[in-house]
Amino acid sequence: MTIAISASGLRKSFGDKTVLDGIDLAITSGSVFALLGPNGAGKTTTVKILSTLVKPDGGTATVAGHDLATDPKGVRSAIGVTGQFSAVDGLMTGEENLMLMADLHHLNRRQARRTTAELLHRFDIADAANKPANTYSGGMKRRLDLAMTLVGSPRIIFLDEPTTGLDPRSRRGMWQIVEELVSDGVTIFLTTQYLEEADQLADHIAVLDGGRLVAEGTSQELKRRIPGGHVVLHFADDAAVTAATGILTGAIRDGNNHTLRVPGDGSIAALRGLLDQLDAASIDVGELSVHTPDLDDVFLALTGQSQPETTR
Ligand SMILES: Nc1ncnc2c1ncn2[C@@H]1O[C@H](COP(=O)(O)OP(=O)(O)OP(=O)(O)O)[C@@H](O)[C@H]1O
Repeated sequence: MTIAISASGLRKSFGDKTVLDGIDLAITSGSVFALLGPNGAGKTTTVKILSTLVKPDGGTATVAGHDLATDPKGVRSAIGVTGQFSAVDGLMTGEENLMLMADLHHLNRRQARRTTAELLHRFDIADAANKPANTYSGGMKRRLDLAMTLVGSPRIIFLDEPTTGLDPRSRRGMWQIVEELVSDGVTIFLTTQYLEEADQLADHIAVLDGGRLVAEGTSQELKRRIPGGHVVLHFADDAAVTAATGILTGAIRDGNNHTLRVPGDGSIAALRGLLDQLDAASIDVGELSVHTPDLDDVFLALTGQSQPETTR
């Protein structure tokens, strides 16, 4: 396992407002990392620092093995950034935007044409290739933006709120593209206002609040951190449910279909304890499922807000 992005003690203030107050990161190559945080938490600032657009006031970071402070050029050559400040020129066609990008990456004419044609096809914008980009839908513009980033074949891509404002279908299309990139070994650093997006895509999630990372883990780990989880046990018959109700603390019958709900965090240790207790009493369980709170519950518990961002 190699580390694509690492950071230690990153700090940034604007005037007397501290935006980042010591951020540490270790993001594995080929994984999706999602940074969640309320409006104005500093997600974009973090992306800008790691992509060399803004200098941190303190701390160190390495991106694709290049030190941010001493080798910003090396960092820039390894990364792609798409996001809130799109590189798409609305007056140019999709094809022209991509050709311009190919020019910037010093591809020769033939390579540029081939890459542009491939990307237009792959991102489903070939039919509109000769139309000005400002006639594109929001989803098409995002896809073109990401396609332009891919011209340089970056191994690390920063996606700053890639699906904000997109309809569910376009959002899913974008998720599929991200999944394809990851299967090609690309590392994705994602900021998002959609918990569902982090849940769907991210291997590792960090929640930024008050200038610090207040929680980190997989989506399952984060969900287990807050109360509200329970385990559902399904038994073969009434006798088994009644017997289990008698021995499992806090167990509640769920309707009349031989099902019990038992409060618990769903961890391996808790499940083992539960099953051991049933085993000791010779009660067979038919089915077992773990129900964890969703990321929205986690976010509320951690930051006191029900959604990272609801308006822009
Ligand atoms: N160049 C700047 N000068 C002054 N303040 C800034 C500057 N850039 C960002 N800020 C402030 O820093 C804070 C963090 O901004 P940032 O854009 O990083 O947040 P964010 O988490 O990405 O939120 P959003 O999704 O709303 O952009 C905000 O309060 C913002 O007003």
